[in-house]
Amino acid sequence: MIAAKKKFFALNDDVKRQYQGPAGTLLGYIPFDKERYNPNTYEVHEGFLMLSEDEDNLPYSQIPSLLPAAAKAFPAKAFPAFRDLSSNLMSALSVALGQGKDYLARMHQEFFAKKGYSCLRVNHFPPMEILPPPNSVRFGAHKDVSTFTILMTGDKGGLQICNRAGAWMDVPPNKLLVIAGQFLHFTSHEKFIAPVHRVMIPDNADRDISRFSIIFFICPDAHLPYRPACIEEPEPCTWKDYYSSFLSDYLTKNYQKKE
Ligand SMILES: O=C(O)CCC(=O)C(=O)O
Ligand SMILES: [Fe+2]
Repeated sequence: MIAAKKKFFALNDDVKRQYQGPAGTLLGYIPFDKERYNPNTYEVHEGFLMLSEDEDNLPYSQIPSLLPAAAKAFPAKAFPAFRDLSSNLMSALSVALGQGKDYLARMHQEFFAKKGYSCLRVNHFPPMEILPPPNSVRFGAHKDVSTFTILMTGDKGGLQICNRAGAWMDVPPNKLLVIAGQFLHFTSHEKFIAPVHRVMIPDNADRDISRFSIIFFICPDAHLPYRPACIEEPEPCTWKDYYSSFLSDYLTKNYQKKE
């Protein structure tokens, strides 16, 4: 898989850009200048995002012809494995919340039907051959909008998670992490906290080496309220509406509009 990812991300910029999904979404190829979590910070990442409905049918159809067989087979293998793991996690989390085992699964019917917004994302952080501008990061600080996120860090460090005391903690390489997203944060009444996380540019030799990560975002049924009705909310909205506002806040073009 790593070889396949390298091969895709090594293509020329204008070739990769052909694999972008529709405007205003993060589908398909995510170029370096598409996403920014802080208007004052440069972010040095590119990525590729596939919806769970793409599991059986890779979108942006020419991609497979560019990639080795391992990459073509990856989504079909990865989605079911992540779905099984997610199903077990949902049961355990439901019980931890004092609910029946299927409490969270019932909020993720689209996910189990291979529909909705759950997705698989691969991030590539290139070697920093020239010194990046001051204030640069590999991925800006943010919380995920998912229910939870399964993150494979790859074999390079750089990912940091902010703990409850507000201190940044380094995540060691070669880890599989489960991070609560904002839907679980609110649905659990903050029993599970969605942490702020970011990827820093290493200050050692790892700065000159690519970092790859694989991330699976498990998202709730789109029509569900983003926060339970009992939490004070100026304008109640569905998870889908919340996700749209997240995209409009963080896609770089919107910063440019606001600046
Ligand atoms: O690539 C990483 O390690 C983290 C990326 C991330 O937080 C995200 O894609 O939401
Ligand atoms: Fe994230």
